[in-house]
This record gives sequence, structure tokens and C-alpha cells, in this order.
Amino acid sequence: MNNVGFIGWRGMVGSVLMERMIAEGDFSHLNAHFFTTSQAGQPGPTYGGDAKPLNNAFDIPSLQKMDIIVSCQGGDYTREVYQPLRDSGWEGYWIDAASALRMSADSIIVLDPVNNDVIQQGLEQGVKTFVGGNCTVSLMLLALGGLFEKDLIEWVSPMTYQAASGAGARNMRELISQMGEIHASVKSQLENPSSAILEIDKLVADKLKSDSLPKDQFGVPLAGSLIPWIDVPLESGQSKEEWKAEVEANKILGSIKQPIPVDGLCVRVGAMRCHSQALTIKLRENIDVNEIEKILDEHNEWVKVIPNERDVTEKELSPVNVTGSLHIPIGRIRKLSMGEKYISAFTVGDQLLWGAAEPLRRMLRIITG
Ligand SMILES: NC(=O)C1=CN([C@@H]2O[C@H](COP(=O)(O)OP(=O)(O)OC[C@H]3O[C@@H](n4cnc5c(N)ncnc54)[C@H](OP(=O)(O)O)[C@@H]3O)[C@@H](O)[C@H]2O)C=CC1
Ligand SMILES: N[C@@H](CC(=O)OP(=O)(O)O)C(=O)O
Repeated sequence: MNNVGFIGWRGMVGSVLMERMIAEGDFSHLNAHFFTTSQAGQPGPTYGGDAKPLNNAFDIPSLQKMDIIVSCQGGDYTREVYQPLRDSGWEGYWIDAASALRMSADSIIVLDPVNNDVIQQGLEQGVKTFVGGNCTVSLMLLALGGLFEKDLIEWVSPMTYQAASGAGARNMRELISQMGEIHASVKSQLENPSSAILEIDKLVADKLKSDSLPKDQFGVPLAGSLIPWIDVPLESGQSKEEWKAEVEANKILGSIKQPIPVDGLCVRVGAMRCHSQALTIKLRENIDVNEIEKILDEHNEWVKVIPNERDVTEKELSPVNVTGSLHIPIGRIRKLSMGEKYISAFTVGDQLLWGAAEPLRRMLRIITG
């Protein structure tokens, strides 16, 4: 069995990966070794067997003993360790959640329900570096997989509604703290049914604008508001999160030579761990909505078409309904007034599952069998 080293296993993405690996019995297919950047020598977890002392994640000789390394530790770690490890002659498989190696010429972005052919071809050609895609990109491609597979999309504009978890665990905590403080600021008024709503609104607005609202992580209020910017600015006017959509989607699809335009705005909202996206799509041909729904529904076992009806949409097409699940609902599919080739759609997905951990878990299984 392969010796597999895990780095970042106790972080948010890593913990979700561990949960999924236990649920799927993956540990019986490998010998697990756990590494840490901060707690070397302390007892490791019991996933896959007895607890052993944690290895130092910066120790190249220890990493060299691994056949496969899975890192959910983040880009800084990858940038520090990956190249020295490769330079030392290590030829094992490196599977990574971070974006650092995604656009490297010798890596493949993994999303096997969409690009298993690219992955298999890469394995045959000796590719050893496999990276999970950006969460919004992976979730969009799974939702629209059928239309992409049939090359029916001329371009797509995703307008995102991204959850706090995408910014990290501390940001999730801050969002909840903000919500709590807002409620506390008007608790007595809420308990009195005859209190004036405009007074409540003013007190909430005062709280949102006050220095006492916790906002060290986001920098601004997210609860009761939103942030129309994610990640660093680029020369193009895009945020880096927006730039990733087109370059990563086309790398995953293997269409870099004739890229499909994918561009829109990325917005942080007060959801916990599900990213939503409103999609405007220009099709290459005029296709009936029923046919579009059929194509989408048949593509993979996780996507689920939600009819464009109010009740079922409100119930099923929401972060609350999707959180913690691998389902990717897509709905609000209708023709737009711009023309018969233009359609709308709305999709939701758990950004820690299909958006981060699940593509890595499945890649590991592809290698370990
Ligand atoms: N969050 C997301 O949505 C996505 C993240 N990613 C990638 O994954 C990387 C890791 O993200 P994420 O999992 O959110 O990062 P976390 O901040 O949750 O965890 C990263 C590391 O922090 C260390 N750590 C320090 N204190 C604690 C603690 N109290 N509990 C748990 N871990 C602690 C751990 O390393 P150690 O044990 O070595 O101390 C852990 O592996 C990101 O940098 C990004 O590159 C990719 C896709 C989506
Ligand atoms: N940037 C994403 C999360 C993430 O980690 O993305 P990436 O894996 O591309 O760095 C978000 O904030 O929602």
C-alpha cells in the first residue's frame, strides 16, 4: 500500500477531507502519515490506525519517504516546500488544495466527474502534481457539466454569492459574532411587538457602522451587508477570484487553446459554507429549456435540476438546504429577454466539499485504487 502523507489535516478543508475519507473507507487503501507545521512530535490523530507522533511538515527527508503527499495547508506551505522536495529528486504524487500550483504547466486541476479524461491522460503521461480547483469554478463546472461536455456554451458570466468559509475559519466565527452583536443591540426592542421598526433599523445601522462591531478578519461588516470584492486586485480590474474563473475552467476542461469566456463579479455574502452563483449563459444554439434541463441532469450523479417554480426553488436552491451535502442543485433556468440563445441559471454548492475536499479525496482514490 502507498505511504500517504497528510499536511493540513486539522484545518477546515483538511477536517472535511478526513470526514469524507472515513465515510468512504479510504484509509483502508493506504498507510497514513500525518505531518504538522507547528506541533511536530505531539500525538497525531487516529484516522487510519493508532496515533503516531506528528512528523515535521518542513522536513524534506520525512516527506521523501511518502509515495503520495496530500496538502490542505495552504499556498505559503506549498511555495516553501514543493520545489525543494521535487529538487531533492522526489517523484511521488503531490495532491494540493491550494492555488499555488494550479496554473503550472506540469500540474492538472482535478475535478474527475468533469475532466477524468484529462486526469487519465495525465497519469499515463507521468504527471505527478494534481491540484483542486477554485471552489466557485469547481461548483460551476459540476452544475453546468452537461452543457460544457456537449460544447454548447459560447460564454458564461457567473455572478457569485460566496460564503464566509471561503475566507477561512476565523472569518466564519467573525460573521457569527457580528450577527450576535447586531441582535444584542436591539434585543429589547424585538421583544416588544409595538416598538417602531425604524428605530430598530437605526440601532442596527448604528451597530453595523460602530467600531465595536468585530471586523478584524473581513475589515468591514458582512452580517447585514455584503462585500463585492474577493482576493487581491489585478491590472485588468478583476479581482483574483474573478480571474480564476476563466483560466481555471478552461484548464480543467482542456480548452486552453480555444478558451470559453467565463467572467463575472465575485461577492462575499453572509452564508456560512455554501457558495451560490447566478449564471448568465450564451448558448451556441437555440435549445429548448426542457432539453437543457435534461442535459444538465444527466451529466453526473450530484447535480440536480430544480424546476423553475417558486416553492421548490425557495426550499431546495439555498445554502441552508445544501450545506454539508454533495448535492449541487441548479435552477432558475429560463430564456432571457436578450434572445433565444441566452439563458439564466442559479446554482448552489458546499464549498468545503465539492469546492475543496472532495476532488482531492477522489484523486487520491484514483491513484490508490
Ligand atoms: N477555505 C477554503 O474554502 C478553501 C481553502 N483552500 C486551500 O486550503 C488551505 C487551507 O484552508 P483552511 O483549511 O481554511 O485553513 P485553516 O486555517 O483552517 O487551517 C490551516 C492550518 O492551520 C493550522 N492551525 C493552527 N491552529 C489551528 C487550529 N486551532 N485548528 C486547526 N488548524 C490550526 C493547521 O496546521 P498545523 O497542524 O500544521 O499547525 C492547519 O492545517 C487554504 O490556504 C487554501 O489554500 C482551497 C479551497 C477552499
Ligand atoms: N477564494 C475562495 C476560497 C479559496 O480558498 O479559493 P482558492 O482555493 O482559489 O484559493 C473564497 O474566498 O471563497
